[in-house]
Formats: sequence, C-alpha cells, structure tokens
Amino acid sequence: MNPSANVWIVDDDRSIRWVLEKALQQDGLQTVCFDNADSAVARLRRQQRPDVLISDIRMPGSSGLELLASVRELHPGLPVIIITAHSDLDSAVASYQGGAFEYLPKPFDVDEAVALVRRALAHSSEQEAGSTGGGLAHTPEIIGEAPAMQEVFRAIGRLSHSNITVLINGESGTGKELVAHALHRHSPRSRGSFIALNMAAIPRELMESELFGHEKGAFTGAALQRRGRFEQADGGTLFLDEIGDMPAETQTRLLRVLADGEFYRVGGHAPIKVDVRIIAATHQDLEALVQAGKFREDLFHRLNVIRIHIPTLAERREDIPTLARHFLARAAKELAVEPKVLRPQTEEYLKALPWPGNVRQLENTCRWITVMASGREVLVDDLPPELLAQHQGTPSDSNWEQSLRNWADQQLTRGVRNLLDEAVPAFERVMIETALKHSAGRRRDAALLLGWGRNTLTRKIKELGMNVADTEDDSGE
Ligand SMILES: Nc1ncnc2c1ncn2[C@@H]1O[C@H](COP(=O)(O)OP(=O)(O)OP(=O)(O)O)[C@@H](O)[C@H]1O
Repeated sequence: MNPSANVWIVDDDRSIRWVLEKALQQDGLQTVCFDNADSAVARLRRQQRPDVLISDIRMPGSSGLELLASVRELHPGLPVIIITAHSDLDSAVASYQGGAFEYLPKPFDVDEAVALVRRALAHSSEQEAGSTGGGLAHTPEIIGEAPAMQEVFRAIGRLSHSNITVLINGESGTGKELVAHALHRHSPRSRGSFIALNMAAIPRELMESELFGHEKGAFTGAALQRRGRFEQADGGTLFLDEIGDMPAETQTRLLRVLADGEFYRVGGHAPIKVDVRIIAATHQDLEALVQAGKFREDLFHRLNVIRIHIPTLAERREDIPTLARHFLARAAKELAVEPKVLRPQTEEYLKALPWPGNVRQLENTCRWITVMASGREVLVDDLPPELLAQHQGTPSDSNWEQSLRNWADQQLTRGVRNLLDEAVPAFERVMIETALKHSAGRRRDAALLLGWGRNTLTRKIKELGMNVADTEDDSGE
C-alpha cells in the first residue's frame, strides 16, 4: 500500500474536515479538503483523482450522492466513503449499486474513520492489481459447521504447505472463490497476489490477451504493451473461475503454459517465465465436457490433481442460521444500522427453502432484509416476496419433519407425557384442512386426496370436532 496515498475530504462542516484531515495526516496520508461537492467534481473532470474519497451527503450545491454519481462515471474503481446520518441512509443505499463503497455513520470515531480509509486504500491497490475480489479488501471468513464443509476446511489445511493445482467443483454461489482465496492465503505463496479471473465474463476474442498480455500493436486497439494475468500472478495464485467456459484454443495455450512454465504475450516473441499456482473452478461436470469433446482431456488431467467439492447450500441446511447471522451482521455494518434478528420460525423457514442461488442468494436476501424489514425482529412475512412464493411451491420440502422433531423434543424436555394424544389429532387436522382446501370443500374429493374412504373422513371430522361444512350436495347418498 502506498504510504503517502492521497485522500480527498468533501464536507461543508469545517470541524469535520479539520478532524479528519489531522487524523489522516497523522497516519501519514496526504489530504485535500473541499467544502463543496462541485469543486471536487471539477477536479475529477480535470482527470485528477485521489486514492480514496470521503464525502458528506448533505451540502450546499451538489450533494454527496451527485458526487458519487460523477465518481462512478469518471473513476469507477475509486473507493468512496460516505459520511452519513441515519436519516440519509435510504438515499445512500439507493446509490449503492456498483462502486466500492463504505459508510461512516455520524457521529464517528476518528480511529474508526482512519481504519476505514486504510481498508479502502487496500481495496484500491487490490483493484489496481486486477483482483476481482468483491467488496472491500478483507477476505471474509468461511462459515461452515456442516460435515461437508468441515471436509473442505480439512482439505485447505492439508494443502497449506503445497503449491499443488486444485480443481474446485460447486454450483454457482457456493463459495468457490472464497475457498480458492483461502487456499491461497494458507499457502506458501500467501505473500504473492491472488488474481481471480472468470472465464465466463471475458469476451472470447480478449481472453488470450487477458491471460497472457500483449505487445504494443499486437492487434487493433493494442496501443500499449500490457501484462496479462499470468504475469500479475507471478509468485502468487491465479484463480480461473468457470474453466469449463474456456475456448478450445485458449485451453491449448493454457496446457502449454502449465507444461513449460512459460508463454508468449500476444504478438510477442520472447518467452516469459512465471511461477504461478493455478486454482480452477467450475459448476459444470468437466468429465462430461471431456466426453463431449468440449474440454481437452489432457488439460483436465493437469487441473484435476486435487479436487475439492463444495456442497450446495441445500445440502448443508444446518449452516443457514449461522450464515444468515453473519450476513445480517455484515450488512448492518455496511449500512451502519443495528443488525436484524431472525425469529426462530423465520430461521426454520429459511432453512427449508431450496436456495438455487446458494450462499450468494442467502447473502443477497440478508441485505434485502436489512434494508426492507421494518422491525428489528424479522418475521416470516418480512421476507422477500419471491421467497414466500417459492416455499409454497416446494412440494418436496420435508422440513416439517425437522420442525416436528424440534417440537417433540421441546415438549418432552418440558415433561409433557402422552405426546401422541396431542400430535396425532393435530397432524390429522392439518391434513384434512389442506385436502379440503384443494378440493374446494368437497369431502368426497378430499377423501380421495388423502387416500381415505369418504366415511372415514366424515368420522374423523366429527371425532376431531372440526367445524367444516361439506359443499357437496349429499342428498343423493
Ligand atoms: N461458507 C461461506 N461463509 C461465508 N460467506 C460465504 C460462504 N460461501 C460463500 N460466501 C459468500 O457468498 C458469496 C458467493 O461466494 P463466491 O463468489 O465465492 O461463490 P462462487 O461459487 O465462486 O460463485 P460463482 O461460481 O457464481 O462465481 C460471496 O460474497 C462469499 O463471500
């Protein structure tokens, strides 16, 4: 990190500018102060930029949010810290989309402000190094009590002394990049860079130059020489995400680099030697791609030295409450609000959902809850509407058995006896009510749905003292 990095402070309040300026200067940083957003924007437009920008929201003239919009247009990678009072949070959240961004709630602690600036600086240098790691530059911890995740941790531990190639398998959003980063951090090359590259996100024609760099004039648009990701990752780790999407010609080149440890820049004639550890990841079945002739078998064997499988979130439901608490705490911190707390039923509900987007979907849900839920305690009804709809459409969901188990556990712990006397009628009542709902109240059809005879159903309804009318005309019977 550059010790004399430059920080711009934009605030109409002189005392805040003064406090921040003194604290940052003491920490060895250079500062430039502005008492309004317009003059900061003017300098940005003159192609001047700081390493980090701190801005208040409410100021005479343009607001901090307008400043943020200009930053995003002119210097999208520039980290911004918004100083904000709670009342401005909504608008700040609205402008959150994209851009590196942190909040500093008013009133703030000076040390906290300096720490935040330091983090933002680490982020901006990481950006320059080309890492695609999201958020500010702290590699988050990996959460996982589930046996399948413990297996992943053991693998990270076992591999911590090696530089071996690893292939990570797992659906989108299961945490492949997080695990790759952890493998790097706990490896002999942890001081080198971790460079992440998603094959699915790069246009095919740019892939080779992205990986291997290019010489000046190698193709139209290559005005300058450019180092590729392999060179950037020299001494460190190159994480190739969605490797199954790599085009055939790039596969051939990659294979050669892995075999020879050297390559040529696009348009270059001098071989470049690098020392790079490869971690590859995919959500696809690479063996099947090999079978189908879409992935080189020899490359597959090169990559498939050690394989780590990351389970879907649905395969480790027990981790959902801990993950949710973690994400709720993080979102609350990002937004400078009190963390939301899930009611036990809400936790149970979340545990039962299918989560096709895996941990990423849960993370986004927690952000949504933090912004949208009205109270501090989160009820099932406070969840995003699409999750409420989804649950009703999940016939294979068998989580009621877990809820029943919990209930039985609780009752027995409380010393309740003859449990079935309460449980069986309750169970039958639920079944009958639901079947009647589906048969629009017609008992004959409801009996069919339940697999009972019509008379059994009528008897049960009576025994259970259920107050349900039969919509059928029974006169014919
Ligand atoms: N076990 C975990 N503990 C904490 N956070 C997690 C965990 N797994 C995933 N995350 C978070 O979920 C998000 C998605 O994870 P990540 O990007 O690593 O998934 P991925 O499998 O690489 O996804 P994709 O294949 O779509 O790129 C990230 O913000 C990550 O920090």
